[in-house]
Amino acid sequence: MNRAEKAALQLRAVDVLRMLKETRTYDELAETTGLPAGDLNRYVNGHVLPGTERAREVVEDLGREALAEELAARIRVDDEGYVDNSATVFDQPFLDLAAPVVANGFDFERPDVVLTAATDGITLAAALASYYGVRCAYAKKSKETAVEEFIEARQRLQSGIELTYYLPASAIDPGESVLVVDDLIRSGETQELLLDIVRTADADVAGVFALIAAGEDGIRRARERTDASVGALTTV
Ligand SMILES: O=P(O)(O)OC[C@H]1O[C@H](OP(=O)(O)OP(=O)(O)O)[C@H](O)[C@@H]1O
Ligand SMILES: Nc1ncnc2[nH]cnc12
Repeated sequence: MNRAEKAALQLRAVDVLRMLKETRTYDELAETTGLPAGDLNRYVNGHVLPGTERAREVVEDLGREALAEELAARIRVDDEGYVDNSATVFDQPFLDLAAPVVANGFDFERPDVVLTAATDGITLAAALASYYGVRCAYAKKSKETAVEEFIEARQRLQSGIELTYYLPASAIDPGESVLVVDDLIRSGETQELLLDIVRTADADVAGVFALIAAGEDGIRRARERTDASVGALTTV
């Protein structure tokens, strides 16, 4: 890790600690993290930065667990198992904080593009693309006007409805590495269509990520379609 990467990691750890501190006293934060309350106070107030090893532990281990908890607290599941996650996908600052934790806590390759499906995946994809400093692309259920060439992926869903996603062909170049993300994965049909788009573009899959897995089917299905790392932050 070079100096700039170390500094970025240390600052990310401070962001995670500040998020945790919002709902905790320093003593409670000390209990959650296993770090001394005095040190935590200095980190949160910006007087001292945590060392790189501590920062890594906060971002990769603690951060992931804390984010999963925060996410679970924001989700509402109705009687039929449908998930209301608007408290998450409408909160860009929360997703911006989640991005480094996701990027460091899962075994994804560094992507050239983050790809999602409109609509609800877009804010997460934007947060991850911004973290990596790469492009964000989203496939839509209709063709964007004035775009001449599209990559299309079509599938007949379990419901019998045919679903087609369209991505402007210029969005992904052959050989690029693509991180496929979405806010939610249930059947895995949407992820499968996105993976088809990556294949049609002659690109590689850097990983597949969803904030929420509704059941295990979608994750299993995505794993059957790629050797890249596939994961979700929380399962309901
Ligand atoms: O794993 P699956 O069964 O395919 O379900 C997951 C997809 O469903 C939701 O999108 P939806 O199709 O409702 O579109 P929206 O984002 O525009 O609401 C969600 O944002 C995922 O894209
Ligand atoms: N909000 C939602 N909850 C559960 N499954 C879904 N599939 C598509 N949207 C969904």
